[in-house]
Amino acid sequence: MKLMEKAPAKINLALDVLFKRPDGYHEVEMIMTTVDLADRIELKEIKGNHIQILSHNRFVPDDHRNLAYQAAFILKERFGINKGVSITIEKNIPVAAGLAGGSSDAAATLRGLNRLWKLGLSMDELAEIGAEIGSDVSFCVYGGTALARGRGEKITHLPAPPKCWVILAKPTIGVSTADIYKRLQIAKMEHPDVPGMISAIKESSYQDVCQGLGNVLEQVTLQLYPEVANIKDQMKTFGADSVLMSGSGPTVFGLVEHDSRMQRIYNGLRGFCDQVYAVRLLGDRNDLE
Ligand SMILES: C[C@@](CO)(OP(=O)(O)O)[C@H](O)COP(=O)(O)OP(=O)(O)OC[C@H]1O[C@@H](n2ccc(N)nc2=O)[C@H](O)[C@@H]1O
Ligand SMILES: Nc1ncnc2c1ncn2[C@@H]1O[C@H](COP(=O)(O)OP(=O)(O)O)[C@@H](O)[C@H]1O
Repeated sequence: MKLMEKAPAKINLALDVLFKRPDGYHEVEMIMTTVDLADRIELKEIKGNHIQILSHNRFVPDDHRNLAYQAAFILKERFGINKGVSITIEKNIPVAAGLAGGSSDAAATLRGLNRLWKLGLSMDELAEIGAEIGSDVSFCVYGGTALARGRGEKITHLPAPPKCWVILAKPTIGVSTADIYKRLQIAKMEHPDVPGMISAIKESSYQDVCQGLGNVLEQVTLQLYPEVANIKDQMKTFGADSVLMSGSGPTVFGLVEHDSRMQRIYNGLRGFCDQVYAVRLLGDRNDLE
C-alpha cells in the first residue's frame, strides 16, 4: 500500500516578533500563506519496523534529523505502530530557504501516515503533534492562509489572499533561523501592521496586501548578507509590485499581477540568481488535495 501527499512551500506576508520568551523562543505574529511550489511525499509500507528516508537532494538528511522522519517516529511511538514505512521526498522547494520545506514535508508525512495507518486523527490533533517537531509544522498541516501566534503553532485560519504571481529568488547562502532570531534587537524594530494585513486579505485588496508586507527578521538578514538586499533591489527594478524576504531568509519574494511583468522579472533575475521560481499564490486549504 502506498500514497502521495503534496507539501507546499509557505511565505510570510507579515512577520512580527513581540518579545523573547523565558523558554528562549520568540512570541510571534505571522501571516502565512502557501504557494504553488511543492515537494511530493510518497509513503509506502515496507517489511520490518523501521523508517526509511529516500531523497535525491544531497542537502536533505536521510536519518532522524529529517523532519519527515521525526513526524513518522512520533506517530509510531505514540500509537504503538509496529510497521515499517519508506518516505520518498521529491524535493522541489529549496532547502534552508525560509520557505518551510522541511516543516511542510513533516506535515505531509503526518497527514499521509494518518491515512496509511488509519489513525483517525483530526487536523487539529495532527497540528498539535506537528508543534512538537517545529514552530512552522502546525501551519503546514492545514496549509491555506493563517495568522500564526505563540511561537508559530497557534493558528487562526484566514481566507485566501487575492490571486497573483509570486516570484521567489534564493541566493546561494544558508541562513540559520536560530542565529537570525538571536541577533534580533527587539527594542529597535519597526513593526509591520498585522491587523492591517488581515483586513487587506479579508477585503481581498491586492494593493493593501502589497503595501502591508513586512518582516522584522528582514533587517537582520539583510545586514548580514548584502546579496539578499541586492536581490530585493533587482526585483523592484524589474517591476515587482512589492518585495519582501520570507521567514528568516534568504529567499526573497516579489508579488506581481500581470503575466508579462512576471515574465520580465523572472527572466531578469535568472541572470543574477540560480534558484528563481514564478509560482501562483495558493492560500486556500483545499489546495493541499
Ligand atoms: C522564521 C520562521 C517564520 O515562518 O520560518 P523559517 O525562516 O524557518 O522558514 C519560523 O518562525 C521558524 O520556524 P521553524 O523553522 O519551524 O523553527 P524551529 O525549528 O521551531 O526553531 C528553530 C530556532 O529558531 C528560533 N525560534 C523559532 C521560532 C520562534 N517563534 N522563536 C524562535 O526564537 C529558536 O532559536 C529555535 O531553536
Ligand atoms: N525534509 C527536509 N527537507 C529539507 N530540509 C530538512 C528536512 N528535514 C530536515 N531538514 C533540515 O532542516 C534545515 C532547514 O530546512 P528547511 O525546512 O528547508 O528550511 P527553512 O526552515 O528555512 O524553511 C535544513 O538545513 C536541513 O538540514
